[in-house]
Amino acid sequence: MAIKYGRPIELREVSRRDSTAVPHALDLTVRPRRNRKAEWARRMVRENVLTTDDLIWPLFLIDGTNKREQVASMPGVDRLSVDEAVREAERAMKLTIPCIALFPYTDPSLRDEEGSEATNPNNLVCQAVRAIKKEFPEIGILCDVALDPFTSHGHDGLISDGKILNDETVAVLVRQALVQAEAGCDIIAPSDMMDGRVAAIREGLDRAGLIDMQIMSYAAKYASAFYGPFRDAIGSAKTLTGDKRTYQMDSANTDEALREVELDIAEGADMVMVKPGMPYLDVVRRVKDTFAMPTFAYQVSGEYAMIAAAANNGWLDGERAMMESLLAFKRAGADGVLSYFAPKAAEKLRAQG
Ligand SMILES: NCC(=O)CCC(=O)O
Ligand SMILES: [Mg+2]
Repeated sequence: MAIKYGRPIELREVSRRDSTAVPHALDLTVRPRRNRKAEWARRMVRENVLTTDDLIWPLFLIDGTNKREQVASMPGVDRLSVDEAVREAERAMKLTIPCIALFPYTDPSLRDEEGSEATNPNNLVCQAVRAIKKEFPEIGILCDVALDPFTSHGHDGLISDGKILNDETVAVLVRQALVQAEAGCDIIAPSDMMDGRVAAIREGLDRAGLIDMQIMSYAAKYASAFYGPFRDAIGSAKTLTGDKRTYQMDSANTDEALREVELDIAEGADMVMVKPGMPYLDVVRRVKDTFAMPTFAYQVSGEYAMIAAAANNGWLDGERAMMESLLAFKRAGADGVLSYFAPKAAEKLRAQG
């Protein structure tokens, strides 16, 4: 065969009807454009679809009541007081978004070197989980496990002599996961990239009798410039010292992503994640093809900001770019996407029927 996909080139040799009826007509047997000639035809051959079931909506929390505060670098995204987060959870439910994710802006006065607020059973995240579950028990809630929203230095772990301590950090992460699980969240999502944390958290949950708690591990999380606006949203942008390259992955690597994912699955992860999203679609595809696990991608704050900013400048059709970017994750093999576009995309999907 001369070509791998489609009709073999040899078929060109079969006798063709006289095409002189149309001046300048090419002698083509195969015309891929036929399948694109109308919307109904395109729908018929469409290989991937995005639905509201594919969306996880990350929300930012802030102390107070009746409060919404714009995140400057993420147009259209607000930090929400707990009561406002409950309203948004209701909105998510009405939009049939299956799951929300919660991230706190921690007041600087509550941040310390050890990130101790992370293990406070009454911290902002735990308060929000309880309030949302009380009113809407049927929506899924994912809680991130990492210390960066709580540490004065903005790192995901404990530091000694400028080094991020792995095993000591894992012990704290287990306690953080437990307070969140006990508050009533459904999915624990370790995003810290410490080695061995999934096994330790799984063991901690099992010991506490929380055997049904799902773990979605940020298994392949890269040290990325695209997290900038998120750090602004949770208030760690100004305080972060140095970078996270001793624990988050080098963006040059993909084999390493497979090794990370394999470990997390062996340690008890139910679902795995690749992060960021769009610049790492090749990794999503490799992970899905290799492990056939529920695989998620995080379309991170910088990806959101790029599209939102270009749209606000009139440089892009924002809605089309949003939908195209989300569909790309499905095409790459993702089972779902964490995206700040989730409510907007869900509204559009529901309007389309
Ligand atoms: N652990 C969650 C994140 O780091 C989110 C990053 C982003 O949205 O940029
Ligand atoms: Mg790992």
